[in-house]
Amino acid sequence: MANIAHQFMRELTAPQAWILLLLPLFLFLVRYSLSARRARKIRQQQDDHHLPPSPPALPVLGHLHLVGSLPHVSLRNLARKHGTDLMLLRLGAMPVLVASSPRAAEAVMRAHDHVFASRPHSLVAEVVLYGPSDVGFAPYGEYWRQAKKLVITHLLSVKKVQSFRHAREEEVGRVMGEIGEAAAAGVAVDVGDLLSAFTNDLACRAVMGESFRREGRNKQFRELVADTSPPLAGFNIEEFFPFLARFGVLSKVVRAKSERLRRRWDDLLEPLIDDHERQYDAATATATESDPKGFVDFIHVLLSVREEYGLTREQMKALLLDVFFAGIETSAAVLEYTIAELMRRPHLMKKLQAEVRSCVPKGQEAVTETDLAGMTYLRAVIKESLRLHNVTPLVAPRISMASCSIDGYTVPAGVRVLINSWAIGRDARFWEDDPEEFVPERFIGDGSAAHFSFRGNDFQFLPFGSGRRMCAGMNFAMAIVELMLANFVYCFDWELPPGKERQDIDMAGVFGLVVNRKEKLLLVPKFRVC
Ligand code: HEM
Repeated sequence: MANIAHQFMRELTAPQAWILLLLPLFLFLVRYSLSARRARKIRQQQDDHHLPPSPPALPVLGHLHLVGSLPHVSLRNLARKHGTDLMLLRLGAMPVLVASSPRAAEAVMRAHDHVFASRPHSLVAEVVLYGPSDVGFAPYGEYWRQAKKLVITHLLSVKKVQSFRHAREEEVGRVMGEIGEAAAAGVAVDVGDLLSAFTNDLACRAVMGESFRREGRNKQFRELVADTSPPLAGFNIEEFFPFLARFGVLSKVVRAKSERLRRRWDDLLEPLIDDHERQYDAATATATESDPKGFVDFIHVLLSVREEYGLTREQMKALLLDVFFAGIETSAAVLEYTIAELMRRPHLMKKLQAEVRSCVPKGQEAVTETDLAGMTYLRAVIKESLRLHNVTPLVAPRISMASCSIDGYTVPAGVRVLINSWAIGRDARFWEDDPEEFVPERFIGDGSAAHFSFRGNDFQFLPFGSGRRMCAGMNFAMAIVELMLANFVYCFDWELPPGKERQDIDMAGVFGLVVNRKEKLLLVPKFRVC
């Protein structure tokens, strides 16, 4: 490569070589002067239109250098430093509004929900999610409205989630069996791995009726989710500098990488849809009024409503992908954070075990969904975990579709909006009793947050977002998390591996579509003494 460059340079005349060497500098200066002009324009607009406050920025980069590897943490620190709950930043060329208080969140997600109900464009989502034609990334409009209605009605409503009870209990039972083998052998289990395999198997069962564990297909799904999530999470260079993407090279690289991912998804999904289509056609040919051949998995459901909703094959695939991206890592990460907190605080683990074990009839091997009804402390533990370790800390980005006014400031159209719900959940102005501590008691009895729900009406507590774009899978997720946590603490007692102390458990996370714990959680299961 170096030789080719050398030869190429030798073949140029001296002035040509100079022009070539100076070209990047020239492009940079042009870009710099345009950015400086834009920065002056923003300052001017700030004076004229009373834009939200903005900390000092660098040329070209704007505030990009202030965003670290954990954006929710750096944005919280920045808001604190400048004493403002509504900040207008410039990340490269992209204007970003950051809301860091319940009041600002309410303005975005309730008062002006209609203005902020769309998602910003992402090249990766455009390619991987066919348009995007899923629910999570689709721009606001009729397609999104119909797609969300379809997904909720046929997969995620309370009734549908209840009908999935048998699969949940069966999969939890299988995981307990696996843990039992480790307990018998006296070895540690990798809790994160176990949980993400479990939520992945459930997603596979919901989507295609089987986990395909034996064929190893569930592993392929997990690997593919793990490879696709980071680029889908945003904070990518082409989003900050759209002019670089327009020059071609960067956009080609991102597009090519995304197309490779989409092809891998196609290879997995296409044969599954084909199989289902064959079964569906055969079954509908023999269906009668008394035996309508009700189908239970999501691919069958999509096949049965494709004409009613006018769905293309690509749109069907995009809707299936939502279950994988939204449903696997989120619930597994919530469970892992919760278990890690309980291991750090043995008195809370004991209190939870006492509740769960007292609610299950004597001699019963596992917790069923019927037993969950009386477990108020279990629900408080999960809520506290969702507050302190919000696994979607910046909710999911929105974009302003028109100009509007918040708290007397003008928010122009086309501004990306981040709600720092992680920061809000840890802010001492809105939470009593040491908000950095894990205290489930705040959510029960006469605790300060006893009346808070996560259904999007309490803007201090937004683990599932709020408003029109609120999470569609909340019921699905909570059913999984509650049943798994209850069984985890019911069936076994847990110890740390030799040499590990509870104060050594590191709660640090890695940012992505979902924030996951960085450190592996290895725990040794012990059969409980009745
Ligand atoms: C504990 C687990 C989960 C958490 C913490 C969570 C959190 C979130 C959050 C914060 C949003 C963005 C909401 C907003 O913009 O206001 C969201 C959107 C969404 N979630 Fe979840 N989620 C979870 C599980 C699930 C599951 C299991 C599914 C489906 C199987 C799901 C499906 C969706 C969909 C489709 C959207 C997009 C909604 C839209 O844009 O209209 N989620 N979720």
